[in-house]
Amino acid sequence: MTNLNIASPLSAMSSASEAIAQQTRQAASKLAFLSSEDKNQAIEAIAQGLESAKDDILQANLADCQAATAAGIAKPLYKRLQLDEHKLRDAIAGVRDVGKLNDPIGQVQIHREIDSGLILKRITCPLGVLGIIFEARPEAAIQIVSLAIKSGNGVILKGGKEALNSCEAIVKAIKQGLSQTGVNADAVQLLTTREEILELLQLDKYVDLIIPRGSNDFVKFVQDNTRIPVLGHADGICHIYVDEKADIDKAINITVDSKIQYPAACNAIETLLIHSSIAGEFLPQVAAALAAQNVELRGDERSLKILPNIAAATEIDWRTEYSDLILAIKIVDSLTEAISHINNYGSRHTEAIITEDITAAETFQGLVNAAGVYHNCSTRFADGFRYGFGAEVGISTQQMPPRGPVGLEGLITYKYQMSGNGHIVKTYTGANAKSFSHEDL
Ligand SMILES: NC(=O)C1=CN([C@@H]2O[C@H](COP(=O)(O)OP(=O)(O)OC[C@H]3O[C@@H](n4cnc5c(N)ncnc54)[C@H](OP(=O)(O)O)[C@@H]3O)[C@@H](O)[C@H]2O)C=CC1
Ligand SMILES: N[C@@H](CCC(=O)OP(=O)(O)O)C(=O)O
Repeated sequence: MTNLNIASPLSAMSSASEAIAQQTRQAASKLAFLSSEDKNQAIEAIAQGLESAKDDILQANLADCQAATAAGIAKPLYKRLQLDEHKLRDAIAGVRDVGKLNDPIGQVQIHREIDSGLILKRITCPLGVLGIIFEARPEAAIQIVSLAIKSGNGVILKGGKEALNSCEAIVKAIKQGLSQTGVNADAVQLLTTREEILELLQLDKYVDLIIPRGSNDFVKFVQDNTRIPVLGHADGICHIYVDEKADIDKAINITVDSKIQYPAACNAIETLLIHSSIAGEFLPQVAAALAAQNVELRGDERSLKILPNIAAATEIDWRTEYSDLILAIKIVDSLTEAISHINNYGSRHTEAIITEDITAAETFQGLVNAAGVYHNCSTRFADGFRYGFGAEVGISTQQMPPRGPVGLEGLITYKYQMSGNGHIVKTYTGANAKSFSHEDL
């Protein structure tokens, strides 16, 4: 006979994560009702907590970086993992910027008289508890927490394994800061293992939204294994298309910036498309500029005729996010061919056209399906801070909103509140139905 009192290892494990999620839920339910002033004080306390723990955080990051170097981490990923004094100072300044933003909660979006004495309001409110899984980029934890607190949400974080010590030191400092404020420090939690992620995905009772920042496969894995709504932040296969009417100097500068400014970021370009009529002039110049920055080029057959010394690109290159100093190049015969390539191989993240032809730019911006479609500027602008959102949770690559950099507005929902005085629906139905006034107040 089965002994029903013996807990399975899975249920024992899941109770640990469940307890964490339950604590977060409780803390979040109080956070949801705090005033803007209280939340801003908490955000300032987070900034001060991080400043006080600066040495511990940098020390922890050094340990992560040393371990990652010993494990042979790629250089661009190392740069993403590394948190120097400068990056930490910027991240703390970003926390204070979020504090200065308007409170997204309690905003009246609709205020309408339905009939005399029957009033409808739509009011913004927090989502509840967010589960956010991100890569080994420690300052992401700081940005995410500041946005979560300001938007009245509890947050359960899980960073990439290479950043474990950094994330622990950051979350410890944040909790230390919060402990001096009206926000219960349980509103911010850190998970550290993949097993805990699997448990988290089952906790639909306590968690309202999962945001996985990672590869397409990982985002899909999360979607396939949870009942919790998922806001996917997947890969960035971003392109620049250099049109036949491009300004060559502009195109070179923008291409170089989009590739080398932060090669591991998801908004860096992976493929450069060039119109055939400008390729002979543009390609050798851009290749020289990219070579000066140690970028390896892989070209299609037509590019190889202009640059015989570069490697040949294959079908796989059009589908690859290198996250490194590598760039694929393809020559196309028309704007239509460029758009078609992008809509076929792009990941709907951020795409750019370089052209002085406004009609071509409008066509590109209208027909390319991506969260960001740019004209004559770098794809690296796809970022919450640069958009004026203070910070970002990440860049949503899904079709439904929120799309692109997710700031405060991406972390809220709303509720309808109606107040009447004994109003009933029967009054408005049947032969003598009264009409609604539907007047916005
Ligand atoms: N759109 C956006 O905002 C962002 C997109 N990305 C994209 O993510 C991709 C990969 O980034 P990368 O740095 O390699 O990050 P990874 O996909 O390797 O990891 C991201 C996070 O997911 C976790 N994870 C991955 N697989 C699993 C799994 N099977 N089960 C549980 N947890 C898992 C990792 O945990 P662990 O480290 O413990 O394995 C880590 O916390 C790139 O394409 C990049 O563009 C990245 C960041 C932001
Ligand atoms: N918005 C960020 C890039 C988005 C992001 O988080 O990318 P990733 O480096 O893949 O973690 C930036 O411009 O640096």
